[in-house]
Amino acid sequence: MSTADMDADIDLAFVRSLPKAELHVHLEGTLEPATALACARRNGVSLPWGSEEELRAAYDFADLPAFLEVLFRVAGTLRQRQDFFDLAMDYLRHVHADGVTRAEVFVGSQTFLDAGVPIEVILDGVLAAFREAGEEWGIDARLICTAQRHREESTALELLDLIEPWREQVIGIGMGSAERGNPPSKFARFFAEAQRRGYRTTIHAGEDAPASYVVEALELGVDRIDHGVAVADDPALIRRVADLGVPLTMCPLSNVALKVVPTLAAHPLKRLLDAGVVVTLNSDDPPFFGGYVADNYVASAAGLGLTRAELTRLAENSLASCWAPS
Ligand SMILES: Nc1ncnc2[nH]cnc12
Ligand SMILES: [Zn+2]
Repeated sequence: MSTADMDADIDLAFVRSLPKAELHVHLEGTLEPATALACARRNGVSLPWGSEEELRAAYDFADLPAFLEVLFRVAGTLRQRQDFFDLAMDYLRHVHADGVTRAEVFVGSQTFLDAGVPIEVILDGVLAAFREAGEEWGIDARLICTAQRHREESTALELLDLIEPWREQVIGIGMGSAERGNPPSKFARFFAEAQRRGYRTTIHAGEDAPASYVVEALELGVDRIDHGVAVADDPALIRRVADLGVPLTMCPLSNVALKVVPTLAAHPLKRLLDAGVVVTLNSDDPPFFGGYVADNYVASAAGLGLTRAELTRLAENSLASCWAPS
C-alpha cells in the first residue's frame, strides 16, 4: 500500500489512538440538546424549544453573535451542583474515548451567576467531576475560568476576586463571547491582574475579528491564542506567532459552523502548520458544531488532505501546549 493510500483511510480509530490534549472547549458548550431539555424541566427554566428536534434545528447559525444567543439560553438551564457535575462527567467520558489524556476546560461562570447560581455550586460541581474522572479513567482535567468580553472590564476583575478561594484549583484565565467591538486592549488591566495572581492566560482572538485583535492579544502577554484564524491573513503575524511559539487552539468545525471560513478545505490550519505555527485542534462547543475533538481531526484530515504524520504532529502540539508543569 502506498503512503497516499494509507493516508486516504484516516478514520476515527486512528485519531482516537493518538494521545492528545483538548485545550479549547467550553463546558457549557458541551451540553447536549437532550440534557439541556432535561435540565430545563428539572430546574423549571422555560426555553423557546419544546423538543430535541426543535432545539437541534436552532443550531444553524449565521455568525458568532447568533450562536452566543442560543448558547447562553441553553446554558441557563444549568442550575444545580449535580448539573455541573454530570455535564463535566459526560464530556470527559466522551473525550477519554477520543484519546484525550489532558483536558483544559473553560467555564464561563458569569452566565450562571446572572441566573443566581452561587459560584461554589458551579466550581465545586465541576471540580468534583474532574477528580472522579481522573480516578475512573486516568484523564487529567483542569479548569480555566473565562470572562465574557461583551461585559465591562470591572465585571471580569470581580470574577477574579470571586474565584480567589479556588486559586490553586484554577490553572488559567481565558476570555470568550462577542469578539468584534470588544478588543483585547479593553481588558488590559484584567489580564495584567490575572497574570499578577499567577494564572496562565489565553484569549479568543482572530475568530470573528481581524488580525489586529491577535496583535493586541500578544501585547497582553497571553500564553495561548484561542482560534487565531485571522493570523493567516497577515504574513508578518504568521512569522511572529511562529517565532514566539504561542500556540493557536483552533476549532475547524466551529469555524465552518459560524461562517468564519466557508469550508474545511478553506481553513488555514494546514497553511499555518506548514509555516511553523504551533497549531492544535479542538472542539469549542461540540454538540453545537457537529463534533467532538476527534471528529475535528477526522474532518480536517478529509477537508485538507492531512496525512497521518500531520495529525500526529497536531496531537503532539496539543500535549506540548498544555499547562501541565513540565
Ligand atoms: N466560539 C466561541 N467564541 C467566543 N466565545 C465563545 N463561547 C463559546 N464558544 C465561543
Ligand atoms: Zn471558544
